[in-house]
Amino acid sequence: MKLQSSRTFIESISLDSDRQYLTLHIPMDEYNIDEEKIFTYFNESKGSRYWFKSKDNAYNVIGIHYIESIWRDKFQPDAVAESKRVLFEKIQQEKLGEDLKSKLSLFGGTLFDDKDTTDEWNDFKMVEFHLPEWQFDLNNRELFLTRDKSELNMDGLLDEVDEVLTAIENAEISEKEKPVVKSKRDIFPNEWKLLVEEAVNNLNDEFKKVVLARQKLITFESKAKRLYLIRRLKDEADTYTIYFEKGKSTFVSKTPEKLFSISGEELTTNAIAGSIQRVEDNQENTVQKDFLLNDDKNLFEHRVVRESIVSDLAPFSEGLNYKKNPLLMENKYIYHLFTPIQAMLKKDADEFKILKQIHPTPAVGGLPKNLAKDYIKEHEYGTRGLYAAPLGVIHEDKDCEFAVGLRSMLISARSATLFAGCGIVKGSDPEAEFLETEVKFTPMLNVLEATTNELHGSTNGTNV
Ligand SMILES: C=C(O[C@@H]1C=C(C(=O)O)C=C[C@H]1O)C(=O)O
Repeated sequence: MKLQSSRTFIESISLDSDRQYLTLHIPMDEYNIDEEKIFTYFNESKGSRYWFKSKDNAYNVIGIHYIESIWRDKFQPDAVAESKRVLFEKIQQEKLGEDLKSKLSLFGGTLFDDKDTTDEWNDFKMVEFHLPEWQFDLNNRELFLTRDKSELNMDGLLDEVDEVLTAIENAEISEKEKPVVKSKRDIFPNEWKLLVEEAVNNLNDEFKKVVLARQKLITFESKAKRLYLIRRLKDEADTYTIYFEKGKSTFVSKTPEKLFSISGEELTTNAIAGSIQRVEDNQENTVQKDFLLNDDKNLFEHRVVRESIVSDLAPFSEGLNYKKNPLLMENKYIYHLFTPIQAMLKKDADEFKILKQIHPTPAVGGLPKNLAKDYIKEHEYGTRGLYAAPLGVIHEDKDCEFAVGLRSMLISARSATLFAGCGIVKGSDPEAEFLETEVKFTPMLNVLEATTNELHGSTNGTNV
């Protein structure tokens, strides 16, 4: 019988009648489980599961079955902070082990903006954070199990946990079929280029930058298998993995971009802007990198992003730390200019106020921020929803980590909508920007193994 050491801890728990939930924090290093096995076992909980893996591996968390959620149609930081406080007040947390490292998390975020959502994004709210029944922390090999006390059977609880963990361990990973792509097409490609041209003409000394995104629609012959996606997302590439199921929709992102994280009183973020394609050839890549690090347009784009983040953080900070010259971020398909930024937070700064202030950074919105946001809302085709939106995990204190939902797609039964954008400044060339967005589609096309132009079955629209 496993979980022996946890059994002595559980005996000493007395239930606190003021709290609705009991959360057991359990070491699970005796079980050999991974992402695919967890998702295989909890197949029935489809529509109520997430996976969040951070870029530096600080987090690798899976949540199953949203037992309680905070959600709002408007993002008011104080109201969300209050809902979070109330939710954590309802939970009695008990550790069934020593030296446990993970923290109970809520996973979620906000939509990019409050543009009227099309049907496409109906499953998601303006703001939502979820407390799962099962939270697996795969880095520390720990589990949080949350149960409503009205449905609790303390006697059999650890046996049930053992049974579930053993069943996960033994879950048979079936061969996952690749989704057969029926059609693949750009949404309004020529109109998008005209939009870029128009934006370039509208930019001036005041309106300096706007990020314009476009979409690619992929349809499948049959339903896209979620387990296939989990396997494809499991590569070790240096990015976040965000996998968010809600109702009939799944949002997936392999973003390289952190919005910010807070640990204690220290906030860490980075400015990312300025991009160039990474190619196969090493010598050519040296030229690409050298160009990016010295190109005035990219350096300008980068500087305005950094300055804006720094000024957004100033009111919350006692001190800010960053270097003058950007560094090079090397992703699988693309290089970016980036500047790490650290801030020591004031005591009263909270994660939601900071989130509201900092999002959208000019890396995904533009500058000035409000002008750019309005421009995007009015001119861009479609709704961004969770594309370029903040998603991440929060805890009872203000520790948190948010990423920006780039290199992403929204999957519904038989189709996937992919999103990619780029910063438009004075002098931007629509064709070059079109190609840059094409590069930014690659991570999701690669997840779907749809990078080639081979299609099966009938097609419709302008296929690419
Ligand atoms: C908007 C996107 O990427 C952003 C825009 C960048 C740019 O314009 O150089 C670089 C990185 C991201 O901050 C996207 O991937 O869709």
